Amino acid sequence: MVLFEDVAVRYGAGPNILQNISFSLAPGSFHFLVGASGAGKSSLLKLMYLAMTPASGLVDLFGRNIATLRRQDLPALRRRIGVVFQDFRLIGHLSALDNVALPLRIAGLRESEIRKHVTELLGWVGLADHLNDLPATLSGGQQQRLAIARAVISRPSLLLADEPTGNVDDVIGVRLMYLFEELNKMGTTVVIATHNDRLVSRFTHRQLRIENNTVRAFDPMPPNSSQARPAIATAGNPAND
Ligand SMILES: Nc1ncnc2c1ncn2[C@@H]1O[C@H](COP(=O)(O)OP(=O)(O)OP(=O)(O)O)[C@@H](O)[C@H]1O
Repeated sequence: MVLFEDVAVRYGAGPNILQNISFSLAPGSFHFLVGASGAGKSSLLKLMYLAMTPASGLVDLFGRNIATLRRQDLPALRRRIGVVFQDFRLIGHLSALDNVALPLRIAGLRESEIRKHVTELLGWVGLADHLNDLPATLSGGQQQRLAIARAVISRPSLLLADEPTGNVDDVIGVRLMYLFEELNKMGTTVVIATHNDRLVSRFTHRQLRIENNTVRAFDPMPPNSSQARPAIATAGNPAND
């Protein structure tokens, strides 16, 4: 599903912000991406949602080397990836319902089906009373939940979320995690970038940790231990999707 081999990342002519990155994410896996502020979590996600190419090394998504993709291949690949951006990127002139409906409209679903799915999901994330509201009239936490609903509505193969619980309290944070887990049970590969150690420690998902400008995969913290165990070899089996 996702394969990194000896990848380095930099912006323009600057130094490498990440290097020697090798890991793979098996289809259907669930990982937290953790690391200090500025460590490179958002940058790593950018490679996975095709907003950046590596300075060197191989990034392979769904069996395709992202450095050699043709422009016309991008839309189809991007449709398989749901992204929750740190700054939400909601469409300001569309209502909550229309923001979430957009991916389904692009996919050509019937309007009655779209309404049913979108209304149900917005109810689930606690926005049932805000279907017709514009994003600017919603609180930060409500906008975040709207961004999550938009990212998951079309059941992407790969869901990438950048600090998706950054603007909500712990109760809603855990509820959103359950939503990601439900999606994961239906087959979506999930990567959640977060600073929230409390949230991470409540779940037993594997971790990709950014430290010293590189990424290592760890198994979840075992009970009765203060240290997570390094994973053996990689973060999953090599991509077969
Ligand atoms: N567009 C850019 N141009 C130049 N440098 C950048 C750019 N975006 C990020 N960086 C640099 O890359 C490094 C990693 O940034 P990144 O946003 O990926 O970290 P992060 O772990 O997601 O941080 P945070 O948790 O604070 O969001 C930082 O040193 C940052 O200054």
